[in-house]
Amino acid sequence: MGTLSTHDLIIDVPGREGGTPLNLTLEPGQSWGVLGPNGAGKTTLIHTLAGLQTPRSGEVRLMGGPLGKLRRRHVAQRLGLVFQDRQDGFPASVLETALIGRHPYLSPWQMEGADDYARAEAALERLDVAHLRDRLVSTLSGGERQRVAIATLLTQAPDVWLADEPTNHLDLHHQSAVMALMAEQAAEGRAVMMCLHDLNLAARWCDHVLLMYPNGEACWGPRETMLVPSALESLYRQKLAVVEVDGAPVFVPIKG
Ligand SMILES: Nc1ncnc2c1ncn2[C@@H]1O[C@H](COP(=O)(O)OP(=O)(O)OP(=O)(O)O)[C@@H](O)[C@H]1O
Repeated sequence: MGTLSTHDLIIDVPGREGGTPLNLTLEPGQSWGVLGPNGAGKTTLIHTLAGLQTPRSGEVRLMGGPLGKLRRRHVAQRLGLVFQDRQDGFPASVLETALIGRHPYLSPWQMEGADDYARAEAALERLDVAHLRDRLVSTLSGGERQRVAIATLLTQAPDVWLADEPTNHLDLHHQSAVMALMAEQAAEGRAVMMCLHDLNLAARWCDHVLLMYPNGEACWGPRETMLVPSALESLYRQKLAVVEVDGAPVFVPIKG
């Protein structure tokens, strides 16, 4: 039984007919990269896997149970999501925001305890935003906000990590640190899936890849079988050169 699995899943992209039914399983220990051009349906897929969007057909199962029938609290203790875009609607400090990650474990009106604070503070430290703990999230830079969102997921500590472009807004050092964190979570037995626009991050840090095409077709499998230059060139309609650095392929767009 996989942690999260899809069964003949067709995601509900408006105006799209059909597509490849997705039958894939995120096993504990795996780190998946979802790649595809703009509009291919990556965000729609991640939201569907999180139970925030209803599939057009097929099913998502979490720990073997149909996601649509599970209680949200049960889901939130096992599955977490970093959104691509966030609206921080009400004023909250960085620490208060990270503590939201503990809400699935607290009963209504129960206050966070010392252990919850310790987890949130350790997560802020790990994401290099501890010095911002008392700042309002609305005052942060884009990259700082992104790191707070990932710290909130780390505080939640679910078995399944879903992230929609987790390296958005991040500088090179923090991109690398966040990808290392994702890989570490997988190595510790969690299942990770993230949408990425940077092929090279996927090539270096993911062990499985799902390629999504704008017409709904998709293919997936171990990284080595998916990151084939000719397939990527047709996916992105972009000529690529490939070099190898540190044992991983590096894809470079060619002019013209
Ligand atoms: N509410 C909506 N009404 C109409 N079309 C929508 C709606 N929501 C999404 N779409 C369309 O569905 C398609 C898939 O969107 P999605 O955000 O999943 O793509 P994506 O692969 O994540 O794209 P990107 O790489 O640009 O983030 C897009 O063409 C988008 O315009």
